[in-house]
Parts: sequence; C-alpha cells; structure tokens
Amino acid sequence: MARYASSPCFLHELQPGYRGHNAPSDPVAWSDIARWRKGERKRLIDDRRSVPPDERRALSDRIAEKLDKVIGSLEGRLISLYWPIRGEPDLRSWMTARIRCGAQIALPVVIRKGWPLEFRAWRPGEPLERAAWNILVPSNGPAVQPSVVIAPLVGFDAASYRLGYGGGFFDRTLAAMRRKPLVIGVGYARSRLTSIYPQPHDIPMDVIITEE
Ligand SMILES: Nc1nc2c(c(=O)[nH]1)N(C=O)[C@@H](CNc1ccc(C(=O)N[C@@H](CCC(=O)O)C(=O)O)cc1)CN2
Ligand SMILES: Nc1ncnc2c1ncn2[C@@H]1O[C@H](COP(=O)(O)OP(=O)(O)OP(=O)(O)O)[C@@H](O)[C@H]1O
Repeated sequence: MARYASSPCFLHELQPGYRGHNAPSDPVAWSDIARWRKGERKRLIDDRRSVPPDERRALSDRIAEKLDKVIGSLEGRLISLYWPIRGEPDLRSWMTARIRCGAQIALPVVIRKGWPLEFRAWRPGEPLERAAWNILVPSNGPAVQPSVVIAPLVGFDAASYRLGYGGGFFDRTLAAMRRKPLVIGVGYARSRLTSIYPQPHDIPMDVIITEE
C-alpha cells in the first residue's frame, strides 16, 4: 500500500512566505490553495458587507487621510483608483478633492479575461458605462500609465500580498508594466490574513493602508 508523508490536503503544513517549488508550480498545492482562496474571498466579502454603511464611510475617510500621507505631493501625479463595488473602501470624494490639487485620475478597465487591465484617464463629469461585473468604467478616456496604482483588497497578509476577486488582473497588469508604479493596497483591518500562501505570480503591494 502506498504511504504518504502528507495527508491529501496539506495546506496547514505550508509556511507563510511559501513561494512554490523551483518547478513552475506544484499543481496539488495550487489547487488546494485556489480552493482555500475561493472560500476566503466569500467570507471576507460577506464580512465587510456586514459593516453598516455609516461605519464603512468612517473607515473609508480614515483610509483617505492615510493615503495623503503615503502619496505626498499630488502635483502632476497620475493615480489609478477604482469605482467601488462589493463594500470596498469608497475613496471617490478623496479622488474629487485630489483632482483639484493637480492629480490626474485613471480607472481600471477589464479588456478581456486573462489579459492585463487597461488604465483609462477619467475626470468627474465624463461618461461612465457598466462593463464586466457591472463595474463602472470610463466610456472614452485615453489609455494611460499611472505612476501610483491603488488596488482594493479583498484580503491581505503580513508580507503585503493581496487577495483580490480571483481574476489575476492586478498581478498580470503589474507584471506587464514597463515602469513600475507605487502600488498601494487599500482595505479594512478586518480583512487581514496570516498568509495568502503567495504563489510565483502574486506581486506584493509596496504599502498597505487600512484604517488602523
Ligand atoms: N472596484 C474594483 N474595480 C476593479 C477591480 C477591483 O478589484 N475592484 N479589479 C481588480 O482586479 C478589476 C475587476 N476584477 C474582477 C475580477 C474577478 C471578478 C469576479 O467576480 N470573478 C468571479 C470569480 C473568479 C474566479 O474565482 O475564478 C466571480 O466572483 O464570479 C470581479 C472583478 C477591474 N476593476
Ligand atoms: N502574470 C500572470 N500571468 C499569467 N497568469 C496569471 C498572472 N498573474 C495571475 N495569473 C493567474 O490569475 C489567476 C488568479 O490569480 P489570483 O488568485 O492571485 O487572483 P487575485 O489576485 O485574487 O485577483 P484580482 O487581481 O483579479 O483581484 C491564477 O490562476 C493565476 O495563475
């Protein structure tokens, strides 16, 4: 009879910071991790949606204050933000105020599953339209290369890795950018995980901002 050193599900044996083997990837480990991530995404999204809107508003304002400190001068900066969905921090009033300070804003657009995102320049008042997953995106706006990318977090870990919605869009986009932007993950402290069990394709955030 075959004897195994590990039980079929050995996720509990993985160390935080595990980055896979030298081989491209270990399919058994990745399928376990992918399944675990799916469950965590649902739990974390339900959890943040359970926060009353007033409290979410207060947390978003706290995050916005901290963003100013991390980004510093806004003059001439091109910042990619996002149109909030599923209880993400709402930074739209911060965005409007920062445009008045000289910042330019872009929003991410899904062109196609499995492709990098496009960043499209946008100013308040310009038309938006519903696209994939019902997310509002600029109808026109030229494609631009932001120097700051703000990525919403479904979850995050102590090594600044981000758990998103599972499309791999931000990872693919950051991997493809010729000039590496400052990458800021924003989310709530309650979305902290011990580890997301980072894989070779996962790119860590430069900074993570929560309300704490
Ligand atoms: N507000 C906002 N806009 C954003 C992002 C974001 O995280 N937040 N994105 C950041 O990337 C892109 C959209 N990414 C998304 C990726 C997957 C799903 C999604 O719902 N996927 C499937 C499951 C995927 C899987 O597990 O294979 C689903 O839930 O049914 C939604 C948005 C671009 N715009
Ligand atoms: N640079 C890349 N090249 C090819 N595939 C990639 C790349 N980055 C991520 N992927 C693939 O995308 C899929 C989803 O990855 P992951 O679970 O990390 O998504 P996520 O970061 O939570 O999603 P999102 O960024 O859309 O919010 C994985 O199957 C992964 O292999």
